[in-house]
Amino acid sequence: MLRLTRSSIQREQAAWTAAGVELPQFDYEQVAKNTQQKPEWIHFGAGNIFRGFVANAHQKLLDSGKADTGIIAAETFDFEMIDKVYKPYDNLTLLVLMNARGDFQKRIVNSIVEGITADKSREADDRRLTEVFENPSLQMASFTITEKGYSLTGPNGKYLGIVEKDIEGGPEQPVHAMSIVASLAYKRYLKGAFPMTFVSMDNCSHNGDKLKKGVVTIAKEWTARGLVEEGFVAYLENEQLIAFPLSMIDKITPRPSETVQAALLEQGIGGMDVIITSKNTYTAPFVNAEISEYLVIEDKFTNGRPLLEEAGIIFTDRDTVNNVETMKVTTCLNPLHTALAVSGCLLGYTLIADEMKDDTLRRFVEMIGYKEGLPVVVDPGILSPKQFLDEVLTERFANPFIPDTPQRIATDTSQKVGIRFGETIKAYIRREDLDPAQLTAIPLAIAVWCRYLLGVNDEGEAFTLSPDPLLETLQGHLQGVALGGRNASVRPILEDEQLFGVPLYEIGLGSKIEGMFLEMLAGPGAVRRTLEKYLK
Ligand SMILES: NC(=O)c1ccc[n+]([C@@H]2O[C@H](COP(=O)([O-])OP(=O)(O)OC[C@H]3O[C@@H](n4cnc5c(N)ncnc54)[C@H](O)[C@@H]3O)[C@@H](O)[C@H]2O)c1
Ligand SMILES: O=P(O)(O)OC[C@@H](O)[C@@H](O)[C@H](O)[C@H](O)CO
Repeated sequence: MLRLTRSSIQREQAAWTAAGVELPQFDYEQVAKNTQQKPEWIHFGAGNIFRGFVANAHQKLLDSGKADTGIIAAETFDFEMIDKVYKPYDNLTLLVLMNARGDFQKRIVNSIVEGITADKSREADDRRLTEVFENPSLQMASFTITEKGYSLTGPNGKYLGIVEKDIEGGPEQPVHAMSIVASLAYKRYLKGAFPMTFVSMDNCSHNGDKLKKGVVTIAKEWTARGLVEEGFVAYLENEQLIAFPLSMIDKITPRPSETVQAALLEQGIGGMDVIITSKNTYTAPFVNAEISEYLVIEDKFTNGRPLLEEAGIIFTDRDTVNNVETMKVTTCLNPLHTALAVSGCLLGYTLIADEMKDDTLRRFVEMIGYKEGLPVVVDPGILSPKQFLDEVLTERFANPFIPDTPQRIATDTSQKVGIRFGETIKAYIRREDLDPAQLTAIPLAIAVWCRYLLGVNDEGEAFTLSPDPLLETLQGHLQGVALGGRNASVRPILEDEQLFGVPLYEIGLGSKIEGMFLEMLAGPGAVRRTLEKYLK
């Protein structure tokens, strides 16, 4: 039985190849040594999309001799990932890509040469992080830390408790991702104010701006308390030195699936256990993903960058990235995903591809995409929105071999509704020829999310909601609301402009959503009936 370790891929090359696994082609020892001496790329958020897409792209450069240093993966949040899926497997990942015929393309990704935590109690890790940021060679820090990783404030608009502590404590003992990054940037500033670029690759609208705001806010609070030198904020805001480009990343990378693990075992590859960490990260030595992938990055790097265009990544101007990201995150992919996620959880689905076989749900996402989204989308020029949407609906979501679940996508929905639905609603408000009150499928998706928050499925049975940082607050608003109830109001949720980014009641959507929500509350089967009614 093959086991994923560096010594195995060196000693048992023939067996790995016979098992259909493509092996790395570069001189690992040399690359690791180069990275130790002149680190160029650190990535925060050592999760599945990073390993399955970003690290694989970099491996293509290493394999073809177009890069000579690897990536350093860093965790600010879930240290167990480093301990359980990085260290024991020598930072290797078995990437499993699946096409619509169910064939596996298997590849070992070896471009991550270090896995470290930002845990202050681990001295070696702490020293290494400092050393990396103090080195002029560092070109970029990239991020896939989820949308909530950037938030400094809670639902009341005030700083989160850990952020308050970080602000008072200064750059020495930071805990929140934004404070950790600010503290490392401060070390770089003190060492010589060297240039570098911070690239967010999360699904947030204007992700680079969000990252910049998070880091600069912390820096300003420290400055106000005299905890850092005056010049630090100016350093972060000097665009010749520090850049925060926008990006759009796209590759459906589900949680590792036990079906894939079992298939690997049949192919002679063992030790592939799926791990759920105590922070609820789903991880494994392997990553399963679809083949399609798009990464578009604003070409604004102040200290050089890897030649990732040679690995299919598109570098372009800010407006184009903005348009392509708006197209994907707010219109042609992620809103459809969220609608399928919350309705799938209510209707008992555990696979996105199965939902696409459900006529009502398929109509639901077609209506959000083609009828309500496409009219306001700006064509980014490098990808056709209509073609992109066609591919999403007919090929990508429908691929039965992609083990993607509504439960994964429903995670953190409170952090995403404003971007995934609010942006399109804003476009309807801006356009004189359109009226947001005429929308149907988008308000219906919001109503379904509110109904989802009750934690009772369409058969009337309790189910476990996916994690969400605002779950307690949101469910608090729904206390006393039950299936069969008549006067239940979701108003406190719908009028929270922080959530949706738009005043739903003022634009004629609040009451409409309340009505849909009430219809779905009528009793068992009411969710499906309501969906069918509005999606005829
Ligand atoms: N999986 C996909 O299909 C996909 C596709 C495109 C973009 N993305 C973006 O990447 C993000 C991560 O996806 P993934 O599949 O790697 O998920 P994952 O669960 O495998 O990894 C999540 C990563 O984020 C870190 N994290 C979670 N909460 C954090 C917090 N509060 N502060 C700092 N770090 C935190 C975790 O420790 C982990 O490293 C998504 O939220 C999305 O923005 C994902
Ligand atoms: O990763 P999130 O939480 O922003 O959203 C869940 C999915 O919609 C998302 O991961 C998609 O699979 C991805 O955006 C496809 O590129």
